[in-house]
Amino acid sequence: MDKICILIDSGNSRIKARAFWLNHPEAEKNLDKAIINEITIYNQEYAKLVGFVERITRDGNIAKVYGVTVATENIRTDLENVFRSFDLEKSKDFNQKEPIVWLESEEKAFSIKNLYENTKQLGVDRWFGIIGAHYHLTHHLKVDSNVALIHVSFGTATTVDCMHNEQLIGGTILPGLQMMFDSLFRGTAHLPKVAVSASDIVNFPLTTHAAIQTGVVCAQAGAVFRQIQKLWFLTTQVPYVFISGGAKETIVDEINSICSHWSTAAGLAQVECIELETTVLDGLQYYVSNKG
Ligand SMILES: Nc1ncnc2c1ncn2[C@@H]1O[C@H](COP(=O)(O)OP(=O)(O)OP(=O)(O)O)[C@@H](O)[C@H]1O
Ligand SMILES: CC(C)(CO)[C@@H](O)C(=O)NCCC(=O)O
Repeated sequence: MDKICILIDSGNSRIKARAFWLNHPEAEKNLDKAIINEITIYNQEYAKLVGFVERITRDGNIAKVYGVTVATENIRTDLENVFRSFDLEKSKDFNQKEPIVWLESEEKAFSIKNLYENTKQLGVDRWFGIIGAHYHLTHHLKVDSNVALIHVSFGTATTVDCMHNEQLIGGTILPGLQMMFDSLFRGTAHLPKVAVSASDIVNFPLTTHAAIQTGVVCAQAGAVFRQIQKLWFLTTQVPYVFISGGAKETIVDEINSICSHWSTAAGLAQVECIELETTVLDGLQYYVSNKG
């Protein structure tokens, strides 16, 4: 039976899992071709993960389970228990001692270097996110691997990570979209609780709802634009911008709008913003497929 690898990306709000064929002939270069299935669940929806793994075991034998987590120790243990319940170690194909091999940020993966002062302090989702974005740059866009790129994740927190010459040169962390809305509601007497609504994003807001929606979206987009500008000043290249995370839909238009105003005013090439669904899983799959 063919061998399967399961990948886990455990974030602060959600868990994403993917199964792929380990020995697919094109597994190293074209990740999509080897993917069997994937699932996104909220933390604690473990029954759905159990169902996903059960369905996968009908297709082949699970040989590896790799994961990254930035969530709590409890969630990490719960996830390990989910995989322990399948008795995977009884199969001769399963060649790891732990139910999940948790990966960490490293100083180097392939030709990509991590310049964070303390390597392991860099969120492991950010590390595999940048590896995933670099995979898309070189394998899908087929662009020179040294060009400037940014990976943005609009998750529970927002992160904006910059890369040049295959080096992760640094990045920023800010509260995510929902966290910004929640903090305004919690920290003031008169501001309402708002839910995301794209139609409230206008140039000059004249209602409280629109003022909050627009303010928060501009803060998110502005944080991304500032890193685009800085990377351009450093490298004189207009960077490729890869955007992922649950809140991206709401913010991407504002980023495109700022970038287009800037490119036109400064006479620069347009910034290319590329939306990706599961950059961390892509980075993980590329890593596992190519590192063996
Ligand atoms: N359909 C949606 N429309 C708008 N915003 C959304 C949507 N779904 C999720 N979000 C927002 O996306 C953010 C969470 O994104 P996501 O679910 O990708 O988080 P996560 O992957 O668990 O994050 P992290 O990896 O940072 O822990 C929150 O701000 C949430 O409000
Ligand atoms: C910033 C988050 C929360 C984004 O998911 C995560 O990557 C994390 O917990 N990072 C650790 C701190 C750091 O990356 O410097």
